[in-house]
Amino acid sequence: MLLESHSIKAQCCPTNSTKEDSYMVYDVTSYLDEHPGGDDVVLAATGKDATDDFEDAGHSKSAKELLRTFRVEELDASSTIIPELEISSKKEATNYSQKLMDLTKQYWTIPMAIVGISVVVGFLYLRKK
Ligand code: HEM
Repeated sequence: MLLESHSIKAQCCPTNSTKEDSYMVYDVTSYLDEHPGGDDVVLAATGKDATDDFEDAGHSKSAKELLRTFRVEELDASSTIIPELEISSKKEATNYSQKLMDLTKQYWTIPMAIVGISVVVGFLYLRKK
């Protein structure tokens, strides 16, 4: 099982009894504030296989049923890297350089205006002399 909260994902309970088979991904973002055991324990279980954490807490049958409502996808256990985490870090890198490009495009007029004003002022100053 992978618990996902915002950009963080955690692994937990396999869909069946053998841990090696596949993992379910759960988006628990909306449940963090409501969790009777507090949001900190759920967040601490993110980014890893959270199966044991969930099982060791001795959750009731209704808690397990509730968990099912947060399913978002099934992952093959052979994938060691959580795809969403890879994607989000790539996105951040792209966004950063993209933002820099946008700022450069947006604000190129400011240095140009300063140079232009300086030239005009300098020209007027020289003409006065
Ligand atoms: C999305 C996943 C989770 C769901 C839906 C969930 C749901 C619940 C629910 C409904 C309860 C109330 C008692 C019960 O019915 O069993 C509970 C209690 C508790 N949960 Fe979770 N839980 C989740 C994840 C976790 C994780 C990862 C931990 C980590 C250790 C955890 C630790 C606890 C603890 C310690 C309690 C007992 C709180 C108390 O009695 O004071 N839970 N949880």
